Amino acid sequence: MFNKEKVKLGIAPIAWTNDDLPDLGKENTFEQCVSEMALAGFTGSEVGNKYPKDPEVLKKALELRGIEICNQWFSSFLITKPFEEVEKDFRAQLSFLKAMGAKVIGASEQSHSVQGMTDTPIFGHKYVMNDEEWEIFCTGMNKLGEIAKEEYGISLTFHHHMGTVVQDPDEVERMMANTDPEYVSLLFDTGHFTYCGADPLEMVKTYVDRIKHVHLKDIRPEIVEKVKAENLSFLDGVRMGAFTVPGDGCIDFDPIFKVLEDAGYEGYMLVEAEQDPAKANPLEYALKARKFIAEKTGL
Ligand SMILES: O=C1C[C@@H](O)[C@H](O)[C@@H](O)C1=O
Ligand SMILES: [Co+2]
Repeated sequence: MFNKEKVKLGIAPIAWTNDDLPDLGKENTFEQCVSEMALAGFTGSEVGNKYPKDPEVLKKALELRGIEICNQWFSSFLITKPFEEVEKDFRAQLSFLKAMGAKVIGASEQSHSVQGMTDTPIFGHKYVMNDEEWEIFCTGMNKLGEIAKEEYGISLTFHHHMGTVVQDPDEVERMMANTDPEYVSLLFDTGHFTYCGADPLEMVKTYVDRIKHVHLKDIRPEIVEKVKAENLSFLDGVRMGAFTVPGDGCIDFDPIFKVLEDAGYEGYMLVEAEQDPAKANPLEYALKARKFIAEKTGL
C-alpha cells in the first residue's frame, strides 16, 4: 500500500491550456483549470503560463481550492550558456517555488532541444552530446542541485524528455551515473520513456531509489507510430493525441505502481496528459485519470 500521508496526487495544467502550443485550450481560464483539478480530486499542480505570477495571489487562489504547487519545469541551457546566466534564472524560479511551498523543481536541459520545433521530425533528429558537453552538463546539474537543496530546501529532479540531450535510456544512465544522488534526482515520466522505445517498468526498477517526482502519462501507440512513419514533430504528435491520461493508452501501470509502492516512494505522482482540450475534455479526462489511480493504488 502507498502511504497516503506521503504520496500525493497532482495534475498538470497542460491538459487545459498547453504552453507549448498556446492555441490548444486558449479559451480555458486559470480559474476553470484549478477549480476542475480540485473537483476531480487532485491536490497538486505544476505551473502554467496563465497562473498569477505573484506568489501571494497564486497561493490564495490555490488555497481556496485545496491545491498546492508541487513542481515547476525549469529549462536549463548548461551546455550553450554561461553557468552564471543559468544560475540566475534558476535562483529566480527557486525563490518563486520556495514562496509557494514547493519541494521540487523539474529541470530539463534545453540546449539544442527539438521538442518545440514544429518543422523538425522528433525521431532521428535529436542532438547528441560529446564527452566535453557531458562533463559541463553533469557538473552544472550537480551545482544547480546543490544550490536548490542547500539554499532553498528544494530537490532538483531531472526530466528526461523526447527531443532533448537526455532522452534515451543510455543518456539517462550516463546522467545518473555522473551526478550526485545527494543533489540530482530523477523526474520519472512514463510517457517519455515509452515514446522513445524504452520500457518504463525497467526504468522505474533501475532508478526507483532516486525518483522524487513522477509524471503519469499514457501513450496512444498508433499515433506515435504515425509520427515516426510520417516524420512528424513532437508537437504534431501532441495535437494528434500521442499522449493521454493513465489507463487510456498502452502502458501497463500495475507493475510500475508496484515498484514505487514496494520501494516506499514518497512525493507527488502527477497526471500530465497534454492533448487537444477540444477533443479531450480536461475535466472528463481528469476524472477518468483520478478513478484509474484510485482503482489501481487505493490512493
Ligand atoms: O513535463 C513535461 C512538460 C511539457 O511542457 C512537455 O512538453 C511534456 O511532454 C512533459 O513531459
Ligand atoms: Co513530463
